[in-house]
Amino acid sequence: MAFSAAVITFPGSNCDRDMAVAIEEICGGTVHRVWHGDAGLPEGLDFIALPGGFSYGDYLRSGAMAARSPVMQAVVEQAGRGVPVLGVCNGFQVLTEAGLLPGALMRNAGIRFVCRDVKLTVETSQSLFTARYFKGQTITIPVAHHDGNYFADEATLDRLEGEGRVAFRYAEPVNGSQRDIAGVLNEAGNVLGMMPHPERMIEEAQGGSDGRRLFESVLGSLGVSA
Ligand SMILES: NC(=O)CC[C@H](N)C(=O)O
Repeated sequence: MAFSAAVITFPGSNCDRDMAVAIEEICGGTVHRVWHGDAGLPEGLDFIALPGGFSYGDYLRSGAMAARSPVMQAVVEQAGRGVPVLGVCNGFQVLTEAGLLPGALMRNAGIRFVCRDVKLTVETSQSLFTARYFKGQTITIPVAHHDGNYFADEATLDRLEGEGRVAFRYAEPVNGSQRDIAGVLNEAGNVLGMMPHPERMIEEAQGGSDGRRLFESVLGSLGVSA
């Protein structure tokens, strides 16, 4: 069976096309473009991606309104069944607002929008999203956000660290995130939220290809043919 993925578009998403192209090029198969207002998702998905952008203009809190979109009920359901769900940037914000990931993304500590390549440390290779990286590997991936300051209480942070659920950490401070956390996994390990944009680093023309392995990891973990 060929790989089947869905990329959700919210009003204000602007990285949905890049995400779909990255999945198509790296994983092959079919990428369904799904509107946030749809009540359901296509059958038999192998992968769901929530892209970056400014859903609902980031009003209220980034991702807060998108998290209440009709399609999110189906996303929560599929996540509960173990389907891999990736949220990048605004997608990460939506996942925290939907309760699929712990913590919150607050305004950057410097109040500024940060848009540049950053170095990340891969904190675990024991996840379906990071299996093709090495633990401790330094990779370069771009960020572009004003609300990327990851916050969770100390007990939650300790738990995330203890359970190997910090997937990526900034190699240097970027936005004030607690413990420089750039990406976290849910308890079951099938939901990843991250502020950096792996879909913007998949070929040399973009300045590097360190993001490819994330999509290759997802594909490899499913054992489906492209
Ligand atoms: N690139 C993005 O997804 C931006 C995310 C979000 N709207 C922010 O600026 O924090």
